[in-house]
Amino acid sequence: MTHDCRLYLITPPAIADLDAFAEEFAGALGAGDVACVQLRLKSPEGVAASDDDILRAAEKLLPLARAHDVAFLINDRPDLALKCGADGVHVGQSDASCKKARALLGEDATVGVTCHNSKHLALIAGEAGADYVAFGAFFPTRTKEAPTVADPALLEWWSFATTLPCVAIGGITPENCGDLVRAGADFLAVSGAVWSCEDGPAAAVKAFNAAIAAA
Ligand SMILES: Cc1ncc(COP(=O)(O)OP(=O)(O)O)c(N)n1
Ligand SMILES: Cc1nc(C(=O)O)sc1CCOP(=O)(O)O
Ligand SMILES: [Mg+2]
Repeated sequence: MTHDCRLYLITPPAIADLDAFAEEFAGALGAGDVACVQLRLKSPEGVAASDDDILRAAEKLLPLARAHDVAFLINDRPDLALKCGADGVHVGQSDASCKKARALLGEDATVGVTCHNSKHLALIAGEAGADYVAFGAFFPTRTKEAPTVADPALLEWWSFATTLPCVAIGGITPENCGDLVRAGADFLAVSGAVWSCEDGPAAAVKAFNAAIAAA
């Protein structure tokens, strides 16, 4: 039997119609088990949306996440997470440090840290008080110019060596996620395979839940 693994949704890089997206979003969260959502409005080249757009999206989506008992995190920006009352923040190696994010948001907040394909970065993040470490990219992705490629063996090693939860990210689909679940990923972070699913995001969430359960 494999350990528990849960879905971690990342919003599409851009949201053209917030009202229409909110409906899709609520449908996705209602379709099955989703542990967490990260509001990430950023182009594949790394250009982030304005603070106003991020806060407007958070104002609309955060209550929906709360209604479904799903944690709501903001990408990159502890200051915006504080401003909108999010449950936490995900920071990368070029963003605010984990310690700064923790100092701003407090002990109860969730702080996740990008660790690429590096045990060393993950151990440092753990020491700094991260609630989870994220490894990637496991598969090719169009959502971001991912700087590193990660191997499932890293998840195996991490899960064997530590108790800190790990997130797998990058090009994950219901079809390719089995190896990551079996290797020990605690969460699968997914954007494209959910929001661009032909059958719609709710069907994608169901397909991920089924694939995780079957792994
Ligand atoms: C869960 C999760 N893992 C990794 C990332 C990537 O963060 P980062 O390296 O800071 O890159 P951007 O997302 O900011 O482009 C993430 N956002 N979420
Ligand atoms: C935001 C992000 N970070 C990555 C990393 O490797 O750190 S890969 C990635 C994109 C995730 O979206 P999708 O599920 O569409 O591939
Ligand atoms: Mg970042």
